[in-house]
Amino acid sequence: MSEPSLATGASGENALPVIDPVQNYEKIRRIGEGTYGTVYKARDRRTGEVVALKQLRMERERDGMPVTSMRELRVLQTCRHPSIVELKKVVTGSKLDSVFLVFEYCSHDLGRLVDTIPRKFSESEVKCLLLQILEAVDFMHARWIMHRDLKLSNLLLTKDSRLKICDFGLARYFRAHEEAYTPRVVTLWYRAPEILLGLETYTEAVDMWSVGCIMAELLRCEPLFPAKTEMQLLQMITALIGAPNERIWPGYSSLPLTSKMTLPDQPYNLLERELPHLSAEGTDLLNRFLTYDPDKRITARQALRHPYFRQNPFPRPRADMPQFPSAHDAELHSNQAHRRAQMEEQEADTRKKRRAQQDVDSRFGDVFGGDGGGAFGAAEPAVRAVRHRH
Ligand SMILES: Nc1ncnc2c1ncn2[C@@H]1O[C@H](COP(=O)(O)OP(=O)(O)OP(=O)(O)O)[C@@H](O)[C@H]1O
Repeated sequence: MSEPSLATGASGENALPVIDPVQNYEKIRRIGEGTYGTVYKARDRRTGEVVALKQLRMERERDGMPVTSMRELRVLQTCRHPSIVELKKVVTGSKLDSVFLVFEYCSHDLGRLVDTIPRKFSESEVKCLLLQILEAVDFMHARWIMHRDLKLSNLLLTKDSRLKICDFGLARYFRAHEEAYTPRVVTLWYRAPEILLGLETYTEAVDMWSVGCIMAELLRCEPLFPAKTEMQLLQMITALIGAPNERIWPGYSSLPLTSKMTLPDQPYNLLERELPHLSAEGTDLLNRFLTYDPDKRITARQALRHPYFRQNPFPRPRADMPQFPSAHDAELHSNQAHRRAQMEEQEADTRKKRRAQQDVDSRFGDVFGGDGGGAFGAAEPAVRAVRHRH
């Protein structure tokens, strides 16, 4: 196995030191379990610094590091931003048979936080969080990276209310409408309609739909579309914002799965009724995130300039955000927490099966090629020109 070279950038520029053994870290406890690994809170024995250690799953360690983990590494090397979780190091187990990513530690993930806080976020708090999400998403999209798994539990919060996007296990570079990507991305509740309807040439607009679901979830403190199946999700979306049609979404009727789905004949947009306390500007922004046609959906750059953020109540400054007890320590008993855990578990199961297949496929194909085989080629430019849609 050759882990050290795997973590090194193609040009050597962003090389991460991988010589550190994991014995230098004392595990405090497990804080997360996902598709791609187990996450621990840990302490650096030499400096006392508290970090998050993500142990990568190495089911087939004889074959080296799985391409799905390499994706996460490559994109994290490119994405240095205050609202994106910082990858500090890559460390190895004693026999070089396991690999750990060392991240800065964040005391909450927003999924657990909304399931445990005793009150809803105020609108100015939501604005503070939403602006940080949009800045990070704009940063990624300007570098032609789509995250493809934005959801509350992938949004971390530090003690000083800095929001950090994490989990780049599904992220990849994109080219506008040029390539077909895997259709099974984004956790169900946050999945855009074009993915549900089988469009494989989707774009970074899928992230913007997820941001809309996140905005509504932060305001309501409950998920907007807590569906159990794709069909149920499409029905929930239709019930809330009306059924799609060729007029509002040109090309809708020729999407691969449109003819296979029977959607309710519901012509009304009921967002205003669902969020009666949201201002007209807030409802407008949410509608622009939850726009069926991905080409008309608002971009992160446009959303950052939306009047909603310049209107009373103004975004709360980070320094004035309330302190919450760490959501990682909280006991999760509510129905909502249970539903979220069930959904995440179901999603993780599907992804584990898919990941095993991807890792097998990649060994028979081009490791840096299509979506199944790993996303980040050595020749991939770190930064490309800002897209025309911005
Ligand atoms: N830097 C961190 N600080 C604190 N907690 C973290 C950190 N990174 C991850 N976590 C916790 O671990 C959980 C899982 O992490 P992550 O999403 O990176 O793993 P994953 O295996 O890729 O998960 P998924 O199945 O969602 O793809 C997060 O939801 C969060 O609760």
